[in-house]
Amino acid sequence: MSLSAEEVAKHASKTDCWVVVGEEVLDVTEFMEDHPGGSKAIMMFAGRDATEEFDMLHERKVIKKYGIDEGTVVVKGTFKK
Ligand code: HEM
Repeated sequence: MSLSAEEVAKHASKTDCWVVVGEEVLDVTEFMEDHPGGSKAIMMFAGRDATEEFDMLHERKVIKKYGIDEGTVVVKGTFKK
């Protein structure tokens, strides 16, 4: 599914949190408490495109390894720029 910035912005709370990294819209609600950088770092980008900041701090492959494979990060769709 293709998701707009407007749709992503509706998910900006601790109990319903989506972020954009690259082409993907990610539901990180469950992951937040496991995040090594803390939940606050993620909440600053809740409902927004976090790509630039994400890429300064991580390799993209951590999303699969620590999130998707653990079932705590869920890909919701593709970001419509
Ligand atoms: C989308 C899923 C995410 C995953 C799976 C993830 C994973 C990780 C991991 C594994 C680390 C430890 C450092 C490393 O191994 O690279 C980390 C640190 C960190 N992450 Fe994330 N992260 C995610 C999203 C985000 C977002 C959206 C932000 C906000 C820009 C963020 C900000 C940070 C910060 C500030 C640190 C701490 C860096 C440090 O203290 O050196 N992360 N994250």
